[in-house]
Amino acid sequence: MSFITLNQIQKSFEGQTVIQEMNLEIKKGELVTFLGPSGCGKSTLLRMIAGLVTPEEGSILIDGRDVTNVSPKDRGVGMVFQSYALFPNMNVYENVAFGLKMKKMEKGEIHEKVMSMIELVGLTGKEKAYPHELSGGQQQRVALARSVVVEPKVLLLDEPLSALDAQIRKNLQKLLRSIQQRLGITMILVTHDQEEAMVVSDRIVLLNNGQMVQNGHPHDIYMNPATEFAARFIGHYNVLDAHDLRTLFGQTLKADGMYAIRPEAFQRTESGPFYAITAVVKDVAVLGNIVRYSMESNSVPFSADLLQQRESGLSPGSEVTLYILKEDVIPLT
Ligand SMILES: Nc1ncnc2c1ncn2[C@@H]1O[C@H](COP(=O)(O)OP(=O)(O)OP(=O)(O)O)[C@@H](O)[C@H]1O
Repeated sequence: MSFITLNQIQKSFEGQTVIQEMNLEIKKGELVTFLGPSGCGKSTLLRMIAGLVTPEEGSILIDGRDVTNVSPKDRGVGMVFQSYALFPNMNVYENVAFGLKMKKMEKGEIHEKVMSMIELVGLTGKEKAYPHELSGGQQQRVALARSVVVEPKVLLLDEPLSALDAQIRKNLQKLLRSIQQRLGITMILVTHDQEEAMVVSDRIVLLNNGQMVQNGHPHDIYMNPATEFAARFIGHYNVLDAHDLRTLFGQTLKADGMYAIRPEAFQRTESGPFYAITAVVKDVAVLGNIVRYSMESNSVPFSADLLQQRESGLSPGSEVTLYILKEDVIPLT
């Protein structure tokens, strides 16, 4: 059953449509990510669910109640932003306790909840520290604890990790996901980082130009991008037209149109029903255990990811035969 429902939501700013006839259902306990390039409308969509922006058309339901005209504070929704927005004159304990005090909860109960929340975000021992004494990652842990401790029906997170260094971001992605799963909180996360979306989400809603391009499990979207935009945005696909493929494979494909091929779908050994390609290596980029080769075959450029091998024998100028399973050539709509 749907916990959050968006019904034909429409929004424009200064005559420009920013969100177009959006329909979406989110289940209780799901972590859904709004993913898309800058300006695609993901923050606006999130802010409409929070009640900070009013849609011109359509309705929003949370837990069976129409909240379209309900003020933000009465929606039972929590929010975490990119900037930590902690109270600078309160220490960690007081920041986390703030929402519970406002609810007039009994002191002993507040203490228990705050201490266990501080432990959950890994800040035990820092209760008395003030925000300016904490790193960016630690401050965002406090912001997360402060939003989660009041047990919102839904927690909305707008690029909460974007300001942090890569390694700290990865740690906080894991923390966010584990808190969400442990407490069963319904969360919606806005990000423009496809790797982040792949790692944390139950479901990705891919947006472009105010419209939903694709909606599905990260793995399904990755393996079966619906459109050229999805293929390019998720996972560095090669997007090629039927003419390019005829040139690459020396064979005619059934239908015209655009096709997507994952860089890691190329293999150096044959297996199953395959196409063979003879290509020349143009450039080599070592990405870690994977090496991304820029290749060209009869003037058609493409990239192929192969596992790092001690003796691959491949360098710029090398000629190589690659194989690709027929099922890995994905037609796009
Ligand atoms: N209050 C506003 N007034 C006028 N235009 C706005 C307002 N809020 C957003 N917009 C415009 O709406 C479009 C979508 O903005 P939005 O912030 O939702 O995009 P986004 O996908 O979250 O992008 P980003 O990742 O850059 O924040 C943009 O073109 C933006 O300039």
